[in-house]
Amino acid sequence: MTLRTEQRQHIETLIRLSEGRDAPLAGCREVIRRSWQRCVGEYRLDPGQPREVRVLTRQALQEHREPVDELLHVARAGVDQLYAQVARLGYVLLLTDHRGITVDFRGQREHDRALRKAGLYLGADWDERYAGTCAVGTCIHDTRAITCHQNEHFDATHIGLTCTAAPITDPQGEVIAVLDISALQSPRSQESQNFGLSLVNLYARMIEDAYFLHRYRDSLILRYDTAREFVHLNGRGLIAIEEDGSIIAANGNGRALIEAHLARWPAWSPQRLPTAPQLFDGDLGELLGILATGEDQIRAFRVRASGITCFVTLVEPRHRHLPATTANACAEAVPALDGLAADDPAMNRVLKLARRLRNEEVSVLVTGETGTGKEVLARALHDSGRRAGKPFVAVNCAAIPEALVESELFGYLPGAFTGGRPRGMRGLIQQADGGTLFLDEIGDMPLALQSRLLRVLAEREVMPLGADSPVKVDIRLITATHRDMTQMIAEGRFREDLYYRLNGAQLRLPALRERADRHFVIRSVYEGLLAERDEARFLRADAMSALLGHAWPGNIRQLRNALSFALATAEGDEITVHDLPEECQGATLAAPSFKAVTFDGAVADEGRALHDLLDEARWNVSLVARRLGVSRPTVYRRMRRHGLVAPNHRAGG
Ligand SMILES: Nc1ncnc2c1ncn2[C@@H]1O[C@H](COP(=O)(O)OP(=O)(O)OP(=O)(O)O)[C@@H](O)[C@H]1O
Repeated sequence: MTLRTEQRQHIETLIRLSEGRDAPLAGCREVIRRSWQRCVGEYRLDPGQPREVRVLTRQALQEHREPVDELLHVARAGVDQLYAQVARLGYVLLLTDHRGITVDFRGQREHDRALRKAGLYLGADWDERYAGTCAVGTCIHDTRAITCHQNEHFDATHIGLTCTAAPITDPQGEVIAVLDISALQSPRSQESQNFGLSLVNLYARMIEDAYFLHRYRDSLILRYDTAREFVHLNGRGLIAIEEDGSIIAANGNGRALIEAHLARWPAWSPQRLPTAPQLFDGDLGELLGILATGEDQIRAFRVRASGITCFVTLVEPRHRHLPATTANACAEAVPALDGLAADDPAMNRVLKLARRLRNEEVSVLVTGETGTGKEVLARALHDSGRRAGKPFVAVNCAAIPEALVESELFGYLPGAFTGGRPRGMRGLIQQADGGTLFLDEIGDMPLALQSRLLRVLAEREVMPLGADSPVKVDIRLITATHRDMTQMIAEGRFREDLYYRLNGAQLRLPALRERADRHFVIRSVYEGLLAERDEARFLRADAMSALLGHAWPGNIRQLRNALSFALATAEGDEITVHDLPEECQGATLAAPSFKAVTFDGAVADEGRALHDLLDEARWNVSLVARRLGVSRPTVYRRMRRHGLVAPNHRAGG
C-alpha cells in the first residue's frame, strides 16, 4: 500500500470517529484511542485537513529555551550519549519543553530537508493540541512514556514516523521536558520500538536525577538503591533533606517511597511529610553519620513501609560540610559486639541495644532461628560488660536429660540422691557466680524447674539438692530460644511470670538470609575457620556468589559447616563453588565459569559436560583446569567423582 493510500484510509477512519460513526478501531491501543478522541472532541482538530508542521521562529524559540536553560545544560551529556546510541539506527533526538516545543535537537545533516518537513527539527511544535496524537504531545498529556508508531499519529502528515518519548519531571511530578527519539522509517510492528522505549525512559530518568542533584546541590541528599553496588553509580532514589531530617524534595523513586509510607501512616495534614529517619526506620544521627561509617560510605536501612533493605549514601551540600559532631555521631566502639555485624539494619538495632545493656543487670532474652548466633551474642554481651573475666556458663536446656537438669543446675550435697557423686556437686548456677549464666533453649525447661528458677531470680539464692539453707549467688542471666514463647505460655507449657522476668530486654537476631551484611558474615566465618586450621586458602568469587545466594535454613551454623566441609575436602589451594556441599552450589551452577564454557544444569550433568570438555581439549587436564578457572587437582577430583579416565590410561587403551 502506498503512503498516500494509507493516509487516505487513515483520514477516513478518523473522520468516521469525529462524526460519531463506527470507526474500525480494533487493535487500536487504549492510550491512542483516548488521544484521538481528545483531538476530535476537545481540540476540534479536523482529520481531513492535515496540518503543516509548525516550526517556531528563532526569537520565539529563544523564549522557550530560556526557562529550561539550566536543564538543557545539565541534560547535554545524557542527550549526546543517547543520540550516539540511536543515530546509527536511523533515529534523531528531540528534547522539548513542557509545552512540546523542540528546544534541543540532534540529527543527521544529510537528511536535513526530510527531517524539517517531518517536524523533526529544532523549534518544531509537538503540542497535542496542534500536532494531534504524537509521542511528545501525548506523553505530556498522560505524564508517561509512550511510543506513537506510524498510523497511531492523528495527523496523516506524520503516519510515516515512529516516535518514542519519555517525560522528565520536577520534584513535584510535573513534566518539565520530554526526551524523544524518532525515525522517518521503521518496521511495521509497534513492538519493534519497545527496546527504544526502555532506553529513552532510562535516559529521561538519568537526566531527571542529574537535574535533581544540580537543583538541590546546596542541600543534603540521601541517595539509595536496593543494590549496594549501584548506590554510588546510579542509586535510584534521591531525597533532599534538611539537617533536622525533614524532607525538602524527592525524585520519582523517592516520592513513591514517601507515598507508600503515607499510605500506611496517613499524615494529619496534607503538607505533612514523614521525616527521613521515619522513612528509613533509623536515627537521624545514623543517617547524617553515613559518611563516617564503612569503607564505602554506605549504610543499610530497612524501609519502614515495605520492610525492604535499602543501601543509602549521603551527598553533601556543595559549599557546606556537616559539623564534625554530626558526621561522627556513630556509636561508641565495643570490640566484642562490633565484630558481630557489618551493616545490617536489624543487627545494627540489636547491637545498639546490646551496647546499652552490657553493663546493666537486666535479664536478656535472645531470640532468633536456630544457628543465628544467639550464644555468640550472649558471650559477646558478657565479654563486653563489667562481668568480663568472670565465668560465662552456657547450659543447653534441651541437651541435658530431664532427670538431670535439676541436679546439674542447682547442684547437690553428698548423698543427696543415689547415683550422685560421693562429694556432691556445685551446680551450674553456682559455677556462674559473679559472671553470666546463659540458658539456651529455655523453652525446653521442664515446668517444675521453671518455678525453681523463678525463685533463684527473685531471691538471688540457690538451694542445692539435699541442702537445708540456700546459698547466695550473683549472676546475670541471659536466656535464648528459637520457640514462640507466647504460644508456649498460651498452651500452659511455660510460666508467664518467669517469661516476664527473663524478658527484661529482648534481642531478636535476624536470619542469615535476611541480613544485608551476608558478605561480611561469610568472610568472618571463613577467616575464623582458616585461623583454626592454620591455613591460608583463597575463597573464590564463584564460591562466594553461591554462598551469598543460598537461603541458609540452618543460618550461621549451617554456613560454618558448609565452609568446614569445603576446607576439609577441597584439594586445590582455593575454594571454588564446586567444593561446596551440593545443596549450596545451586545459585551459580548455571553461571559461566570461564568464557563460554559452562556446566549448565544439575550436578548430574557435570560429568557429561566435563567429559565433553576434556575430549575437546584432548584430555589435557591443565588446559581444562585453566578454561574452567579451577586448579588441576580439582579437575582430577571431579574426573574421579564421575569415573572419567583419559583414553590413554584406560585398561587396554
Ligand atoms: N558472628 C559470627 N561469626 C562467626 N561465627 C558465628 C557467628 N555467629 C554464630 N557463629 C557460629 O555459628 C554457630 C551457631 O552459633 P550459636 O550456637 O551462637 O547459634 P544459636 O542461635 O545459639 O543456635 P541454637 O539456636 O541452635 O542454639 C556456632 O558455630 C558459632 O560459632
